Amino acid sequence: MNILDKIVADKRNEVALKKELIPISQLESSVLFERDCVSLANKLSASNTGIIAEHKRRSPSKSVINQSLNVQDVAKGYEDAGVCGMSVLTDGKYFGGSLDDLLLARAAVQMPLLRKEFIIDPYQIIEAKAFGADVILLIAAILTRNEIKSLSEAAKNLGLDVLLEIHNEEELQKSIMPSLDMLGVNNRNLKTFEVSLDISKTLSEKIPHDFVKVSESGISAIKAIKDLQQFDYKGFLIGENFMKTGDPGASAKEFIGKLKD
Ligand SMILES: O=C(O)c1ccccc1NCC(=O)[C@H](O)[C@H](O)COP(=O)(O)O
Repeated sequence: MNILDKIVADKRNEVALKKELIPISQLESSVLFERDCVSLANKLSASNTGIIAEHKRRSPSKSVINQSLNVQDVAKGYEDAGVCGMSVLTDGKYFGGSLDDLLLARAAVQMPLLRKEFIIDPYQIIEAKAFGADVILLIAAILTRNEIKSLSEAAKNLGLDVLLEIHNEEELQKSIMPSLDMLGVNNRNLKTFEVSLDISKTLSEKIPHDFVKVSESGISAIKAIKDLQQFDYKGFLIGENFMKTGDPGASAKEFIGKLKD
């Protein structure tokens, strides 16, 4: 069993338990459930820098990255830096995140928030909305085409943007459908952890123009972004490069300043 299979197996158990403990009606009665979402796709389309900065305490590939920061400070720092949106990892077991992180970030900032999660069930989309997300992530490697369709349509019905993540052409071909807003190419193979920005470059021309293109993972250099912009990428998801510093907001601000030069 690879790491992705393990994460998904644990996630199925976690979601089944949560469904017993917290009914959908309770999630739907959250004040945030009525909130109008802010579109990350629109922000990226209008931006020259396109940074989506991630809150990431630890990961299966890197172990501990930074466990000592307050998520609200990180969110305010990122917003002040001028990022287009923030990705909040909500998986506990493998990334040290939680839905409370999402809720706390929501209380601190106005910018679009992506619930970064291994979504396999419509229940998690209702949770995302109830805890203040604007965007959900769907990972093609763990979903069938029918699942991508029903989950993305459920998200769109709640006003959420959908970022669909792929890592190869097969995942792209099975996923193309109108209920997606953004196509994200993960430069990290989630089964082996190998990272290559060439994956984004190779897949770029195969992604239809009507989707906002996002390059995810392994990005730490200004030059990498400038190169990827030549391949029509509008969004750049960066986690470790900011989170490994003592002040992720300041690090993002310096990075965006250099990108604008
Ligand atoms: O980051 C991991 O080790 C990982 C392992 C298994 C599944 C997902 C994983 N990461 C999720 C992400 O997509 C990244 O956190 C995100 O793209 C930011 O990546 P980075 O800038 O390299 O921290």
